[in-house]
Amino acid sequence: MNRMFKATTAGRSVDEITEGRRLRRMRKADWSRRLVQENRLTVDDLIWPIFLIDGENRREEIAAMPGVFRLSVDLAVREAERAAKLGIPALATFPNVELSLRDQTGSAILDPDNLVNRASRAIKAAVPEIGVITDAALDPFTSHGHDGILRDGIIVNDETVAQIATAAVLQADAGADIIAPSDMMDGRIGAIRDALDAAGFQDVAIMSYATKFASAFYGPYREAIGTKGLLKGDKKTYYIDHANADEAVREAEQDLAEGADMLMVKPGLPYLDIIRRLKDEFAMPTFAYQVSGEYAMIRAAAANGWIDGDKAMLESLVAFKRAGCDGILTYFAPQVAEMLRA
Ligand SMILES: NCc1[nH]cc(CCC(=O)O)c1CC(=O)O
Ligand SMILES: [Mg+2]
Repeated sequence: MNRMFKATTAGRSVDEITEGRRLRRMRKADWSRRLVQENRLTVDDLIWPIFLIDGENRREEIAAMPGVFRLSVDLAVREAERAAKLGIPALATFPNVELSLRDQTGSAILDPDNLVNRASRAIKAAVPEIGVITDAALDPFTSHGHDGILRDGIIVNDETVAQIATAAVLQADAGADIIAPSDMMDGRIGAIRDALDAAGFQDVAIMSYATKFASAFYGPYREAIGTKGLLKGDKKTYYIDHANADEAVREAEQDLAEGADMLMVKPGLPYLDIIRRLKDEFAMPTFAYQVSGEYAMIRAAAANGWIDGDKAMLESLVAFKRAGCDGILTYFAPQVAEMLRA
C-alpha cells in the first residue's frame, strides 16, 4: 500500500472509501452473474478445422492432438453432417497430401480433383447448409513444407500469388464458400479477389489470415498435415515477427484495402492484444485461430490432471469473444457445441 493511499484512507470505513460502490454485489448469486455477463460463447461463434487424408473409411488420430483425426473424404462428410446438426456454421479443411504428390512448387494445388477440392464437392453435396472454408496456401502440397514456391532459398512472392489465385478459383469451383489464404504473401488478397470475380465467383468471400505470426504453436499442425519432417528453416521471411503489433495493423489495413471480407489473427490466445486492436481500428468481422499448439497445451495439461480441461477450453474461447472476436477457429468446436447444447 503506498503512502498516498494510506493518508487518504486513514480512519475511514470500507463503505466510506468505496462510497457504496461494491462491485461484489452483482457477483453474489448465479442469477445476477448471468444477468450482467458481458460476453457469451455460442455455437454460432465456431469454425471447425478438420484434417483430410486420401482413401476410404480412414480415421487416424494425431499424436500431438488427442481427439483430433485425419479423415478420409467419406468420413469428413459424416463429420460435416454431425457439425451441421450441432449448429456449427462452418468447417475449414486442411489436407495431408500423399508424399508422392508433393513437389517443389506445390503443383498439386492446381489439380481440380485434389483432396481439398474432392472434399469440398462431397461436403457441399451432402450438407449444403454448412459453410466450407478452404486454405489456398501451398504448404500441404510442397515437398519442402513452405507456403510458397521456393527458389534458390527464397520464397518467391509474385509467382506464388499467381498460383494461389488460380488455386482459389478451383477451390471456389469445387464449392468453397470462403477462401482463407494462410500464406502471408504480399498482394494475394487483391489477386484472389480479382481472379474470383473474373471467374464469376463474386459471392465467394475472403477471410484473410491477415496477421499470421511466426510461431512455435503450429507444431502439432505440421505433424497433422505431414510437413513437420519436410520443413527446413523457418517462416520468418513471410510470417510476422511475434514481437510486432503495429506491423499487424498495417497487414490488416492492406488486406482490407485489397478486398478481404474478414480478418483473422493467428495464433489466438498469445495475440489477444492484436485482436482487440484490429477490432477497434477496422470494425470488421474478426476471427481468431486457436491453433494446434494451443489445443495441445490444454489437452496435455488436462490429461495430466493439472487443469480442468473443459473449463480451460471454455475460458480460452470466451477470452476471444471478450477481445473482440466474432468467431473462433477451434479444434474444440464439436466438443464445445455438444456442451453448449446440453
Ligand atoms: N499455411 C500454413 C498453416 N496452415 C495452418 C497452420 C497452423 C494451424 C494450427 O497450428 O492449428 C499453418 C502454420 C504452419 O504450418 O506454419
Ligand atoms: Mg499481407
